[in-house]
Amino acid sequence: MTVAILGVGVMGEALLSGLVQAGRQVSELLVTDRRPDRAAELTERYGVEVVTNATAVKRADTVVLVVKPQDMGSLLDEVADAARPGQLFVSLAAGITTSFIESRLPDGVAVVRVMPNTPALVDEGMAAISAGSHCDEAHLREAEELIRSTGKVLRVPEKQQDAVTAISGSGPAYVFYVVEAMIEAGVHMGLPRSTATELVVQTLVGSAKLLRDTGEHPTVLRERVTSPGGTTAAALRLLEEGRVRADFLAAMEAARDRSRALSSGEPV
Ligand SMILES: NC(=O)C1=CN([C@@H]2O[C@H](COP(=O)(O)OP(=O)(O)OC[C@H]3O[C@@H](n4cnc5c(N)ncnc54)[C@H](OP(=O)(O)O)[C@@H]3O)[C@@H](O)[C@H]2O)C=CC1
Ligand SMILES: O=C(O)[C@@H]1CCC=N1
Repeated sequence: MTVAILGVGVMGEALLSGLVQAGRQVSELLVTDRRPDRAAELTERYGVEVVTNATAVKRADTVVLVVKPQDMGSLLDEVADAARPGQLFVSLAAGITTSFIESRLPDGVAVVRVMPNTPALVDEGMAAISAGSHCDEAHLREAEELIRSTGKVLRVPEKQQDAVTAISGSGPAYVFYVVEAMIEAGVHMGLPRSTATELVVQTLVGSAKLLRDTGEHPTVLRERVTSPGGTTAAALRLLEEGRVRADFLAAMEAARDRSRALSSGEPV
């Protein structure tokens, strides 16, 4: 069972490293990238064979597309002649629909759409997958198994993928943004940057574990931190006055709308 990864940037490498760590034979993996220096780096790091896009599609049972949404049309045009019915194509691109991919490939090629995220790099990814129209249970299981090597996988109807992209696809960036702001606040209050960073990062990891391990509602966990008339209440009051919650809603709606626009090929 040969898997080809087309486009090995940030997400493609997260998948490649997850597959290698999960015990996939490197001899059953192929990768492509358009920069020769990047290709050489991947061979050196993983011992994986780098080939052209057309060769990868000819030789693979499963083809994983991990180029930017804007590069997807030209990549599909380049490989369409090499694709054959019965093959599975898995796309990790934001906004690109299964019907867009199906329309550019021969009839009978199965397509699965995935929205992963970068914690996949440390095997803590969250991905949602959706079936295209020529896809059966075996194809979905195959895609799930691939992606599970980088973390959790959930099945969702394709119409939910733009919202998923706004939440878990882009989500790590919102978290890092809050982390940056908290570290800066610590520095403003006179803490050494290294101290502020350690405090914030461990607070984040601990809070995430508390959420996941207890399964308690975030409101309950927040209330447990908020002593009447105390420090947390003072901070949360300011966040409410600043309409931070409403801003989060508007921001994620903007991300969802951008995902929808990418599907219609709207330029940057
Ligand atoms: N980064 C993220 O957090 C997430 C990304 N995604 C999706 O993953 C996809 C990839 O994103 P990301 O990894 O961040 O992007 P990158 O730019 O890091 O990776 C894309 C890679 O594909 C290469 N490439 C482009 N065109 C071709 C081609 N025709 N043939 C072979 N290789 C090609 C690029 O080369 P070059 O460097 O020369 O351009 C680059 O190395 C996107 O569609 C994105 O929507 C999904 C969820 C999260
Ligand atoms: O910003 C983006 O378009 C990609 C998709 C989700 C996360 N990064």
